[in-house]
Amino acid sequence: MISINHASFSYVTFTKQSGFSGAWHDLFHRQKSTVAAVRDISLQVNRGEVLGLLGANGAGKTTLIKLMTGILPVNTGKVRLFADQVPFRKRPAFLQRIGVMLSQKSQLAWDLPPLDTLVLLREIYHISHDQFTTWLAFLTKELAVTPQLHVPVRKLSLGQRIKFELICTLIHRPEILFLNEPTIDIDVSSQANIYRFLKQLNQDTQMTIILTSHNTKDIEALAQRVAVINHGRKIFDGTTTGLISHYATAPILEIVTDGPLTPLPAHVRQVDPTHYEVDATALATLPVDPRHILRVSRRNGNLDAILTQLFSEEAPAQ
Ligand SMILES: Nc1ncnc2c1ncn2[C@@H]1O[C@H](COP(=O)(O)OP(=O)(O)OP(=O)(O)O)[C@@H](O)[C@H]1O
Repeated sequence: MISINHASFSYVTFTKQSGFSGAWHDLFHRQKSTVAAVRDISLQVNRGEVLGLLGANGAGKTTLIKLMTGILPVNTGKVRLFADQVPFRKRPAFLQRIGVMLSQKSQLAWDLPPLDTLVLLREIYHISHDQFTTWLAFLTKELAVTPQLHVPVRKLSLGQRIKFELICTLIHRPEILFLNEPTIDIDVSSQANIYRFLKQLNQDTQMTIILTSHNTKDIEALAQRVAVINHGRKIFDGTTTGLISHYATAPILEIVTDGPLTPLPAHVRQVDPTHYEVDATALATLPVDPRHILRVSRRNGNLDAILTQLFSEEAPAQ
């Protein structure tokens, strides 16, 4: 369904200096900088898969989605959808088969009710009246926003707006759905509603879903597979449980002491002056007088802890 082979993309930007003299200087000496946002990524996604893209801010997730949806062209490598379609050519038949929801972009007209935008989309995608009415009734019912169809967008809550953005993205029944941070800033019950709905949709229609989120709970709830992107590179591709077992070596012991440990023993991480962490397997070799230990508790390495560790690694040279 999606085939990415050694794709790379860099943004080229020119710095702008302030003031008239800066603008004059820029006319003759523009400073160019290059950001390698996606570096040599290969990824294959099959029909009906739900893939979560995980990565810190600026890791390259949105850029990767833009390459897959044809918003940006690759610099090198290949991206193909539906066997042979080149996204950047943006053929109408290709656009009809994908749905894209980017958190920063809105399809809804601010002063009009969502229904007006949806009717416009019905015309753009050549959807029959009957199909449109039945599908829209289903979507609004499932996402609990039927009463808001006729309310101007500016009067809707953020959660209701996001649900209508999702409906706009789904109105033409795409085969692949791309969602960039779909539940950012919305309350937990609306998040749960959206993820329950997406899971059901994936099961009923075999719709392929690619989503990014910083909320690992959402990814764990919805995605069978995760790809972790770090500084533009794919560093993991597999199941969430696989990710945990791949990186988590042992449970972590949290130790609270009655004073600072000096010198800091090897393998021990200091959280604050009296709070330390150590891998459970290293406990036997811990050179700490037990009389100074006030409390020991154990926690399993979880996805958030693993990702925090992975994302703190240094960026490679450009
Ligand atoms: N239009 C642009 N011009 C120049 N650089 C850009 C542009 N868009 C993104 N970048 C840079 O490319 C890199 C990857 O950005 P991208 O938006 O793909 O990351 P992301 O993983 O989606 O981050 P976030 O989770 O914050 O949305 C970052 O270093 C970012 O600063």
